[in-house]
Amino acid sequence: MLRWLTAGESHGPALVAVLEGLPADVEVTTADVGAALARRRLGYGRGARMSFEADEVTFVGGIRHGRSLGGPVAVQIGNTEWPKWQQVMSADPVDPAELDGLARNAPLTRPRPGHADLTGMQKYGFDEARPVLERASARETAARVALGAVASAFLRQAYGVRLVSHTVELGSVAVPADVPRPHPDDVDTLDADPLRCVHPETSQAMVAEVDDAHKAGDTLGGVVEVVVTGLPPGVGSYVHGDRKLDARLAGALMSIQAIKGVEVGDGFELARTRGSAAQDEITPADEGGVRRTSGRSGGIEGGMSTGELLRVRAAMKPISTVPRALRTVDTTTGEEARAHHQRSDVCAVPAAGVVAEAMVALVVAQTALEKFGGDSVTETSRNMQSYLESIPERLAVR
Ligand SMILES: Cc1cc2nc3c(=O)[nH]c(=O)nc-3n(C[C@H](O)[C@H](O)[C@H](O)COP(=O)(O)O)c2cc1C
Ligand SMILES: C=C(O[C@@H]1CC(C(=O)O)=C[C@@H](OP(=O)(O)O)[C@H]1O)C(=O)O
Repeated sequence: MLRWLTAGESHGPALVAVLEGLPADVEVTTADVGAALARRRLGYGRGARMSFEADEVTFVGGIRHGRSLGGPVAVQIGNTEWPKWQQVMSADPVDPAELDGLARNAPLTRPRPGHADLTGMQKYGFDEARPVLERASARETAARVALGAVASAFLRQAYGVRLVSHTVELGSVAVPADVPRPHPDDVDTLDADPLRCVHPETSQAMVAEVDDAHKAGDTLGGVVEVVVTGLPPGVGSYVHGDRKLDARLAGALMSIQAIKGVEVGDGFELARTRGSAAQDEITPADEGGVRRTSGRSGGIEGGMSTGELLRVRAAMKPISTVPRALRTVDTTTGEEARAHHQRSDVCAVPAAGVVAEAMVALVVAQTALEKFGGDSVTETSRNMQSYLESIPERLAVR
């Protein structure tokens, strides 16, 4: 089973991530992971930290000469800000004299609404929010993206499966429904757009929306979509909830910081549609086999991939740390106060798209490996081919 885990704090020395269960012979390099991490830093509206911090990638296990070995893949992403935080975030006890008067070490006793701060303090028994926010921070998504890059390389090489994400809504601005969605081949064009939006006119309106929110001392959320091509039918299962591909995708997307809603295919819109217009009818394909007449289901029926384009969306709430600071309570006095604010992104929706793409890659790789098995890229690829060949010609998806 493909499993993953991350560790590390936002201002600690490094993040680490482990991917266990990856077959051997996946071609992947430090540069591939670095490129994925660079994509996560993109996007109009991100805060200052994106410009002064770099992601330093090192594989510390599981890869040799650019190929996976079959053992756990471990990757480390150094925080270049670490020298400034060495005392405050030291793993070993620090002489109190070294911390004395350090502004960075001032107790955070004005918990920020919309963050884990207050409930984290209650739950873990902390008297300030630093120990909470260090782990709750979306800095952790760098570790997910690193593993997602490995999972994407595996999916492409083993099964010919490819992914791309894009921004479909930002604040009140949305890509019109009739604009064709991007293909994974379009990734460079998308990444070059300030909002990772497929439609230049909409992108311009999104830039204006970010500028507007920035001027008003406010923040924005939005909606991202992940598109997956080439996934064969039958990945996932209808037999039990925890084997359903859509359930796994929803859980993985919802686990991203600030994601508040997930849609598969036309999602919530389907609930407003009559049944006769909400399904994807099945017709014989001219070249033999079958075809669906539309893609409303997002390529998943009964918890399984249908072999059509897979499509999921995730809604991100506006950035919680609002520059025009929100009301809170000072936890030392119980008195009304304004929430702690150092700096923040106006909007991180384009970055959230890259994180969503990584989570979808991990879940699809995990679920596909359950179906096809195998300890090497060649073996799992052969297993998939043999399964596809076993599907009768008249039932093959065209
Ligand atoms: C890529 C990304 C960047 C983020 N950047 C910030 C930020 O700069 N400031 C902030 O307050 N929240 C930021 N967030 C959101 C917080 O991490 C999130 O709102 C917080 O963890 C609470 O969300 P939750 O209730 O969904 O867990 C970011 C989220 C993502 C996915
Ligand atoms: C560091 C990253 O994002 C951070 C996510 C984040 C949050 O609260 O989630 C808050 C900000 O960090 P800080 O509080 O140090 O300014 C972002 O910069 C990153 O994405 O690499």
